[in-house]
Amino acid sequence: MLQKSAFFPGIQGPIVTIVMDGYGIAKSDVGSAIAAARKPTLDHLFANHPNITLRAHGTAVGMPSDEDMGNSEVGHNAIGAGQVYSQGASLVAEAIASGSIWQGAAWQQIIAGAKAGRGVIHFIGLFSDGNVHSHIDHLRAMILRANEEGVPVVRIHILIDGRDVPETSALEYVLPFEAFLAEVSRDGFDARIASGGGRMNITMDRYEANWSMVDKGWQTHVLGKGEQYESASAAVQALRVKFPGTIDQDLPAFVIASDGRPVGTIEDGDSVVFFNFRGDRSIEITRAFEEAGFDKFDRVRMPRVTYAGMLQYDGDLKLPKRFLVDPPAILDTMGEWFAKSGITQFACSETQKFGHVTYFWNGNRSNKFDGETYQEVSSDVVPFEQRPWMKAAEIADAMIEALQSGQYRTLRCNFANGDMVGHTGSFRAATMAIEAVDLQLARILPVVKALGGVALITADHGNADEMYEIDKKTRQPAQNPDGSFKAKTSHTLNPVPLILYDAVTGGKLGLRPLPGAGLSNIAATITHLLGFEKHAKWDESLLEVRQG
Ligand SMILES: O=C(O)[C@@H](CO)OP(=O)(O)O
Ligand SMILES: [Mn+2]
Ligand SMILES: [Mn+2]
Repeated sequence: MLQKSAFFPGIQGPIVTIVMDGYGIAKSDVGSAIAAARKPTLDHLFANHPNITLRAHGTAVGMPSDEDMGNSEVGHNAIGAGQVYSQGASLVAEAIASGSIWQGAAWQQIIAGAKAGRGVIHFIGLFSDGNVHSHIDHLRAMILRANEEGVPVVRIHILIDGRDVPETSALEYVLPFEAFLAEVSRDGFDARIASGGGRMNITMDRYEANWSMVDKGWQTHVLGKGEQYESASAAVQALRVKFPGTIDQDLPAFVIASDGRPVGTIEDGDSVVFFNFRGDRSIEITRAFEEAGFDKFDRVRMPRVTYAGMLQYDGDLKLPKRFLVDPPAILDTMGEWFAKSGITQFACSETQKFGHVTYFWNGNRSNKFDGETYQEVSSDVVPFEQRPWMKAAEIADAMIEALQSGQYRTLRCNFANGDMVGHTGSFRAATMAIEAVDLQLARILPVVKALGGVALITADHGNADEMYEIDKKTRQPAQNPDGSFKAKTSHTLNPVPLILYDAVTGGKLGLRPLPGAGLSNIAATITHLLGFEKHAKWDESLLEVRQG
């Protein structure tokens, strides 16, 4: 049990946490869809309620360096755990630097499995240096090591990014990598890219939003079915011409073939490494490789392979069984300790972010704690720039109903809009995304007030706050040769807001701007509002209570 707070008796009504995914505080209004949006509710909150900024990127959320932007996994982990753990990106880089990854049983089984079979290791994963789901340097290190350990054939299946890196940067990764593979492919070693496609088109679905993406990925990587090209760079170039305006993340699937035969189908006896360290978008393809009674699509054939993930992606489901690096052991989360203290919890989002407020929030665990209720609103499967409002209204409906039920002491939700629409690179749609969230805040907050509760409004990282690539020299939006602005589809390095919506104490509550405060300070702040002391391991509360 958490101890009752001697410092503050707690708010009588519900304590609500609202995460506006992808809402950062930009240094300048140039290129900010947030600055351009009409958002009277948020403007009023910033002007009239206590608010501070929180760090949401780099080491403040367990990334290797402060050059690393934040993301949903590390952001929600930090919020939910109240502590900062070294995250997958850091843990894998360290395991490679120290060589401990090669000593692990999983890597040795990958090598031994391949050698006992046809001598082939396949690497599948997100092909960039975005460091959100993966890093190309990790892939490079594994290929070199496989060669050193005498595995003769390596095949790489690339998921083209353009979402954590510039939107049409694929060739900046593919061309040097093809040169690298050509250079190492000698003395009987043969390493080639075998298939690929845009990450939002194949393989990397999440939260079961659209299994057909994984089906397409399976056909491409495993069965070698699809449009054939002679190399990945040829494929990207041809697809750019064939589908003008299509950004990298949406590129169609392609198969690399020689004399009409795919160069790297996945067969019995091969080893397969899924080299993403982040879990949400790795779970479905992992299930397709590991699950005996799998029924989400017709696999046609299921090769008997030695399969490993870069990390374990789900600690409750033990997915995958074999993994190269231990994931962060995220313990003593807010969800767990609230459950132990009899505090009822409600969590809601739409499919695209549902796992963010449940699985990531609870330290990458998919099982509920006692007293938790989850509600998922089904996301549409559409390009989100066409529907920037997404399911914000339905999430607000669910939150209002849950609030009015009186069953929950604390509630949380995530609005996907700023992030999912921000990732499309459409400035106009992103302003509407922010406006949609603003409109729903205007519905939820009066209900919180009427019930005598308070709300914390925050975000997990930036995105819609910078919709154009900024030219480093001029500090103005960078332009394409045709004069249009270069869209920026990735997250940002900006801090995020923490607003305390308190319309019930007559202004007694404030937020203290603790130097270096970040997302991991939110858990203790919520706990204080509930009238409890934080867990000893959690970072400090930011709540200020004025006496009198
Ligand atoms: O879409 C995703 O997978 C990431 C970006 O790679 O975004 P977020 O961290 O906000 O989920
Ligand atoms: Mn996010
Ligand atoms: Mn995102």
